Amino acid sequence: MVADKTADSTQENQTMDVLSSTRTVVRTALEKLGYPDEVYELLKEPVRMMTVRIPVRMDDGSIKIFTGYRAQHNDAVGPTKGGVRFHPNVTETEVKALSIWMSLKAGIVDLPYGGGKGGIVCDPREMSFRELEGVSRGYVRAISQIVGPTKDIPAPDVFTNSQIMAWMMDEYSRIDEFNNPGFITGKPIVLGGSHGRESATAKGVTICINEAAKKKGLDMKGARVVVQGFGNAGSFLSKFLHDAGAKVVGISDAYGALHDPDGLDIDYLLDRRDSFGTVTKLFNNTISNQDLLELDCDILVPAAVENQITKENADKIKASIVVEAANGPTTMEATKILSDRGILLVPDVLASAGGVTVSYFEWVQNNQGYYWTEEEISEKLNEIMVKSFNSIYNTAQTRRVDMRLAAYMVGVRKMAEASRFRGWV
Ligand SMILES: NC(=O)C1=CN([C@@H]2O[C@H](COP(=O)(O)OP(=O)(O)OC[C@H]3O[C@@H](n4cnc5c(N)ncnc54)[C@H](O)[C@@H]3O)[C@@H](O)[C@H]2O)C=CC1
Ligand SMILES: O=C(O)CCC(=O)C(=O)O
Repeated sequence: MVADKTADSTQENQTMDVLSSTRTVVRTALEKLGYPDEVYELLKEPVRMMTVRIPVRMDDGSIKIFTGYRAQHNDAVGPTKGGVRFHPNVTETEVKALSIWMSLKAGIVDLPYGGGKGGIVCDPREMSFRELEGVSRGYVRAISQIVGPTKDIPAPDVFTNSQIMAWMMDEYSRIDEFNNPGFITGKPIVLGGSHGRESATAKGVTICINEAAKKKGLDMKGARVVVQGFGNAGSFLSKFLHDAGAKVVGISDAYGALHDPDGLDIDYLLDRRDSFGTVTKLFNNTISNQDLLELDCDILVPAAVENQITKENADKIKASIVVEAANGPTTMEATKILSDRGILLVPDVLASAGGVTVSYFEWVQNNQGYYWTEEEISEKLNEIMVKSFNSIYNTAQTRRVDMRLAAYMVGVRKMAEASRFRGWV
């Protein structure tokens, strides 16, 4: 019991750190852009935060009450948008920080959205299909008043997928008495999903890696890459890089990591991974996630959870390029250490923005009722990501700031301007 409480408070402290360091960078970005204090006062918190209790009848006949959150950071630009995470460690503070990052992503890739994010405290790895459906539908019933295609549009995130989006869309359509595919993105293609959404986050990360490699003069053929996390983001990314001739020398999941300096057999690992991105349990010769991060490599991609690169291990990172596919994997102190060491850090709000970009394409297609091919999606995504990368890289160079601060400066401007024009600040 005591051990659980300690773990809970460590988790809460870490997520509090994530929120307070996000606020610090937002404040610095606004100061550098010359905005007055009240803009920061508005943007340091979501404009709306809902906590819900979701009763679900479990397979053993008992009723379990789950806690869920939905944060809407800023809706000056347009409806809020962002994923829903199912994870035992979800906290209110984490969801708030994630919603701020969504606003910044939307600003960076110039989408007509503000940021939102949701989470449910649960462990889908230990729930049946029927129980998961109950939680998904219950969550939508609980938040239905504040979400919708012109209010706030959910999407997948950690441990949620297209099946969960389908149940949520169906529940919302029943409440609304209207078939409403634009309520949510990341749906199966047959329900109005977009080609390319499933692999979009990884594709966006791949584009950023290629751009970063050009800046560093690194040839991607034979480049040694380590990827933490083998779920939606990490597994597609490993496949793209492997197929492009890079050598993926390390991957991991929540239970451990695999390392082979000659390159892992990515196709075999993809074939053996389960739907939660777990594969290392099949092997005996695993290493820890912490050891994985410190492996000798050219490019390191954290693609799992927050707070992985910290002041404790930032000095030991060997990669010359770190690209954050995950949200919040590097702490503020570690960002400084990596930048001071000359490591090119491509921050989460830029690197992982491919997912929300193709989600936007999905929403546009749902609204217009006309659907694009995978090639059209890929071309549009490529153009946006290359432009966004270079705009942030150039801001970092000309303003002499690190890539994270540059990304916040680019990302915060649109919502600050929209809030000002609306007369809010
Ligand atoms: N799915 C998407 O479209 C987007 C995802 N992201 C971010 O990418 C990251 C990964 O998300 P997904 O791939 O969608 O999730 P996922 O649920 O598909 O996969 C998560 C992976 O991380 C591993 N993992 C979980 N806890 C871990 C831990 N403590 N240490 C090491 N590995 C752990 C899991 O075993 C799994 O391999 C998250 O930070 C998410 O917010 C960002 C933008 C969009
Ligand atoms: O696809 C979306 O709308 C949101 C994706 C997301 O949650 C994220 O970028 O963290």
